[in-house]
Amino acid sequence: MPCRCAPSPRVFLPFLYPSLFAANGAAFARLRLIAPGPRFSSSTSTASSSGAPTPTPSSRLNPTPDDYAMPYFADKAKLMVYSGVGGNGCISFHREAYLDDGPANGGDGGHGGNVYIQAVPGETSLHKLARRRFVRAGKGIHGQGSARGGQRGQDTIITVPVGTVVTELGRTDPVADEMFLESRKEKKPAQQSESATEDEEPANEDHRHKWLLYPGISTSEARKIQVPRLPYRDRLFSQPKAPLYLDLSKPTTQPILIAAGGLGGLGNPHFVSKQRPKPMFATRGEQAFSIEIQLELKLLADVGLVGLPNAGKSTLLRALTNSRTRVGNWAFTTLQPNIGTVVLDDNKGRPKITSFKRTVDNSDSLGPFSLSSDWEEASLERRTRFTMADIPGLIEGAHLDKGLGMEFLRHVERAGVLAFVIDLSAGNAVAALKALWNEVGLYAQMREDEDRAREREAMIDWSAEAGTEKASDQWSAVYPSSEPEVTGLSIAGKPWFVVATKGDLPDTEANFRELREYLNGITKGEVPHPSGVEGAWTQNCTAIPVSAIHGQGTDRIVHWIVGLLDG
Ligand SMILES: Nc1nc2c(ncn2[C@@H]2O[C@H](COP(=O)(O)OP(=O)(O)OP(=O)(O)O)[C@@H](O)[C@H]2O)c(=O)[nH]1
Ligand SMILES: [Mg+2]
Repeated sequence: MPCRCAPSPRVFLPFLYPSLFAANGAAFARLRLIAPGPRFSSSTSTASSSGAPTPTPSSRLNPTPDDYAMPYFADKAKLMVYSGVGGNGCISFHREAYLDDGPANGGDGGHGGNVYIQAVPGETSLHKLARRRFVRAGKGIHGQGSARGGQRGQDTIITVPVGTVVTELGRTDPVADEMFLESRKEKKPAQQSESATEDEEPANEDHRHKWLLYPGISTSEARKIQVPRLPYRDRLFSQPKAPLYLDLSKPTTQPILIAAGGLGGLGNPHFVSKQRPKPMFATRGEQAFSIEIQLELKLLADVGLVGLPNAGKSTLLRALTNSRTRVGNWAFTTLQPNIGTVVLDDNKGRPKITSFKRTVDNSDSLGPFSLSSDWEEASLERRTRFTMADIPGLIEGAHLDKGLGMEFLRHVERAGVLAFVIDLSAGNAVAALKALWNEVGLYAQMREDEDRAREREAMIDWSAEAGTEKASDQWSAVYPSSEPEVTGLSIAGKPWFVVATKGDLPDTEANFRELREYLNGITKGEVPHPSGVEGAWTQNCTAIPVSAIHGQGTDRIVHWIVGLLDG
């Protein structure tokens, strides 16, 4: 996979390490990196020629602590979702002048509202849902006299950002529970009743609670009333298959049903028969279905920045994009993921790069047919921008929940390219890179384990018939004969490179040399991949030195990323 910016021995940028450029050294040595300005930040310092630290002037890349935006953001939310209960059917009889004993005319109850979920491009955070905790659809309205049916309950749509993963934590489905219990009961009485007419069927006392009796009758009369068997009813919507798992990585054009409302009850005209011309009962609406879901937002960025705390990730994001993410000279300045967009057009001050992204994977759809070059070009779309995600810093032992843990890695999990940001002034760069890869590798394994467990769970048949005679002799879950291996390749297989930052600080050169040699060794296959994962991406491992705080060397990063993204 050729990179747009081929690796060269001139990887040391002259403005950072003039001594490495013998020919141009003298010219670059004259360059002053730091222009004295009126305002100075106490947080960052660079070396002056005398060796004493010189404060870096305050700028967009080195903002004063109040120069940052702190938007509301949440990437996790737990919701209890309730569909609407169905409205009750009505027991009513026609009344008018000279007709005091008219026919039954109770209306049906309205169905309960459904709850849907939809991923929409405008949303960026789950913070509103995280505060909400409960989502309910509207109740169905009860039926009324004069054959007036109740109104249907209002549907509710939960809108979430694109990139949200919905996982079920548990559900209560009264209708399915009842079906399950019934399927467990002896089939004998049901078989007997097949030959009997509907009216002769014995009343099922277990279902008594599903019936509504005429309010005007006495208790003794109520006891005498024989209710028929509940009629079978078709359902327009069925509950989602358990366990619910939705990966909303693309905008959903149609809302997805996650909780169907209960059916409305039937009014008394449904039960009129020759033997029972005046039914004094109607059915109640079905109870609500409830499901507890967890929403997890995995930001969709093309590039993920991974680094130790205080490495300079946010400063790099500010240097490459218009982001106003928080920067400070202390660990864990960033507490929430930030996304920035790198624009590739020729606007003033932006790099002009021609890049293409594949929009349709024709090779899959056309199978063995060979593609003409026209076809291939038609599937390429010009890339005008790409996005970068900056996440809170990782520390060694993050997988043991040290620091902020490594849960924020899910935001770079889907990135096409990983950029490891390493502070050249903060100890051995190779050791830092290894520590980062170790955490990333452990995270990938954990995720793959979770995916495997979910796949196993999805194979279990939770339906009412499962495990009963009706299903089959064997248990309905089918497990694969061999378990898929946890490879860790989901992350280690991605293209990656190192951004060696703070190159403007003194005594960083040797550190950078060592890092570069180590990465060359990985590319040549002499040194194993730092994650230790077999088959990890090692095609063109490189380190690009930058001084993000001065915006130097950052254009080169854009070119390199575009090369990796274009593949
Ligand atoms: N000299 C120098 N200082 C830098 C450079 N890049 C960042 N810094 C400084 O390093 C400090 C940390 O920068 P941040 O961008 O907040 O680092 P971070 O990796 O986002 O830190 P966390 O959010 O805590 O993980 C700030 O004081 C920056 O001004 C650089 O290229 N050169
Ligand atoms: Mg930061």
